Amino acid sequence: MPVVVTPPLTGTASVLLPARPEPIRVDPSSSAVIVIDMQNAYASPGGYVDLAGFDIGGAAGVIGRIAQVLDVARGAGMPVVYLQNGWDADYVEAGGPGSPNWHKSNALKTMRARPELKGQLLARGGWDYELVDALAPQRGDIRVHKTRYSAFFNSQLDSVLRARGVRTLIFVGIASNVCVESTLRDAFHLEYFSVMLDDATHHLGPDFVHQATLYNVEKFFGWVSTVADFCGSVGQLPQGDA
Ligand SMILES: C/C(=C/NC(N)=O)C(=O)O
Repeated sequence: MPVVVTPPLTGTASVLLPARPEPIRVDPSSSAVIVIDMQNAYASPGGYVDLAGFDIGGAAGVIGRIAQVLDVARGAGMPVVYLQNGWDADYVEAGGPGSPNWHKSNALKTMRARPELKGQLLARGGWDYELVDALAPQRGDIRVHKTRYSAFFNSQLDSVLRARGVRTLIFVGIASNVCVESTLRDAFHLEYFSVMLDDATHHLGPDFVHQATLYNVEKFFGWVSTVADFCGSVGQLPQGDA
């Protein structure tokens, strides 16, 4: 078992990120921060998951901690990739009754139960779909649209990352147990090295689902670190004026 994990393409301008189960080398030129679905739908009162009855109490803290991560990443020249989950305004991309998504999506179910919300949840062009104001993308950041839980599925994410030589992904966002974990699992199968920042993610459902995700990531799919450790290590790299 190696004491330190060094992904390929790690150059000399790398730092050692404390992580479980082992520290991992992070090089800003072959890494990217993957911001999963920090939209009003998932993080704002009155958004989809709030209306669907999930507890979004932890979202405000997560927004602040993600902002810290993004500042440090941009300063070190590490790409920031925002994912946005949702569909066209007519919900064609959501699929009809022939798609499991139609049956399992709590957004679609909430709109069927409350027809006055039809067209409002996760529809491109609407407030619910938009990223939260506090995490507005900055110049050079990348936005990728996705229509299912895994950000790799039927999206441009893999091409965007490969074109930039990215091999290591730093995961933040909501929900740890749904879209973060789905994407991170696919990343493993696509040969990316993934690090999930525990306190920059938030779950949907009881606390044990977050713990289960942390266990899965640490044991099977990647590495787990924290915002303080990310900022403390990557923040030591020469910071540009990004
Ligand atoms: C349940 C759910 C999770 N999304 C996410 N971003 O983790 C959804 O989109 O309905």
